Amino acid sequence: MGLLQLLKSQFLSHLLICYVFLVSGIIINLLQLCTLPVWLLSKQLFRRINIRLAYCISSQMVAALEWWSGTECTLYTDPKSYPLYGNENAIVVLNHSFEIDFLCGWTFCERFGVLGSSKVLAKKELAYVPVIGWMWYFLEIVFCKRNWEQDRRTVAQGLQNLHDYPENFWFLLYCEGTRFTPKKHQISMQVAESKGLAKLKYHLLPRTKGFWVTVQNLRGTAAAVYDSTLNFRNNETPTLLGILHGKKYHADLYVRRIPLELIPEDEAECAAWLHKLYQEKDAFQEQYSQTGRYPAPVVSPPRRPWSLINWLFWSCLLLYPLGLLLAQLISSGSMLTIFTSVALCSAASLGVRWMIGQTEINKGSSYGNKERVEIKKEKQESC
Ligand SMILES: CC/C=C\C/C=C\C/C=C\C/C=C\C/C=C\C/C=C\CCC(=O)SCCNC(=O)CCNC(=O)[C@H](O)C(C)(C)COP(=O)(O)OP(=O)(O)OC[C@H]1O[C@@H](n2cnc3c(N)ncnc32)[C@H](O)[C@@H]1OP(=O)(O)O
Ligand SMILES: CCCCCCCC/C=C\CCCCCCCC(=O)OC[C@@H](O)COP(=O)(O)O
Repeated sequence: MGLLQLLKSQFLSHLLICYVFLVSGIIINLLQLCTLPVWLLSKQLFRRINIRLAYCISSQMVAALEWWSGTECTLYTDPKSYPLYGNENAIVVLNHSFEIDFLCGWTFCERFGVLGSSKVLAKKELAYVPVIGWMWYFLEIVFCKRNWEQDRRTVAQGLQNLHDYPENFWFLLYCEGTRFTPKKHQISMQVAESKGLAKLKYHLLPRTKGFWVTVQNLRGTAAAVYDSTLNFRNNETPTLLGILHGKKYHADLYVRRIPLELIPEDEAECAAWLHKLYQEKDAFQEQYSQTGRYPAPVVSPPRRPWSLINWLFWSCLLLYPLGLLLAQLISSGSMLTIFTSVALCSAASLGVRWMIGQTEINKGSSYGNKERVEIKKEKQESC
């Protein structure tokens, strides 16, 4: 094992990375809070400042993927569409099978210069996750409760607010609504069967309402849908803990640009269009599993140094005072102070472990796990 690999495997390195992420994240969250009065003076200035502050947080995770773990992210796409990426607003539709799929998405956002402004239709629970969830409030991220009756108005309103957004953004939609598990897959295929829809092998049945409401509300704002299919080579099952341990993965992303005008306006037709899209996505996954390739040329944008520079900046800023504090602590010789500091560090590392747990599929929600009869019963009871 090389020296660098040894360093990457050390618990102390992970502790320091998490310390920098957590402390810088909370400082940035506080700075974001301070920008609230700017909203009253100029909404656009508030947005531009928060795009940059958010970049300081999310690019640290991108740097961990690109520079610490050295994960390779390859893009397969039509060379004619390539110049448009990053230069227009778009709705991104992505499969939801991997614990770090959102991070690979962020990596492409970084490479096309839209990381700070990237958006997602996120489950409400994520709004309470410190640093990332709190950062999202200031980015006008759209949250949903995954209950159409409660979401239809708030989601439409959130999307309408993006009409005058001052910088290009990608709006990510995981139409499957939850991460792929064999049980969720089996149940969603029962739903597909009962609706007379074709079965999917690699995806859950997409939820169509969020897609329809997004397309309708972003007409005139977004130029296209980027149909994106992500996979990892050699059946890798990447995790955030793996990234922290410096494990290198190989992500392959296939993107098709579909102009928004091609998507039907009528709700039922739009739903049928999305089901057809997922059948095509399933075929691409099948091709990938057979050949290890997608039906498009590789046009990978290179990684940029900015995420690394930002990460080094925060590390220097925060590790130096930490070193001084530790030196003082040891020289003080006070057992009570040392004990309190160890307890605080343990609590913080448990907190970060809980945050990482949010990305783990085996700790995922029960959404999509219930039979239709159970859902109907629950809905009737709540009425
Ligand atoms: C060039 C490079 C290109 C691309 C780069 C890639 C990406 C980069 C882009 C941006 C990055 C930005 C940010 C990334 C960072 C972080 C993201 C992290 C995480 C957030 C992700 C999430 O939180 S996912 C969960 C939340 N999101 C969603 O759920 C979206 C999808 N859901 C919907 O759209 C839903 O419709 C809804 C949420 C709006 C409403 O939910 P509800 O449950 O009420 O759904 P429906 O009304 O649709 O469902 C009821 C109908 O469904 C049938 N049913 C019942 N059981 C099932 C089942 N198991 N499967 C399928 N369908 C089922 C039921 O019968 C109902 O049928 P009807 O006939 O009555 O409609
Ligand atoms: C610089 C490196 C720092 C390492 C430490 C990182 C600590 C921060 C860790 C995580 C921050 C939280 C990111 C939240 C993104 C979670 C994305 C996600 O995949 O959500 C799942 C959701 O779609 C569906 O949920 P379910 O499948 O229904 O359940």
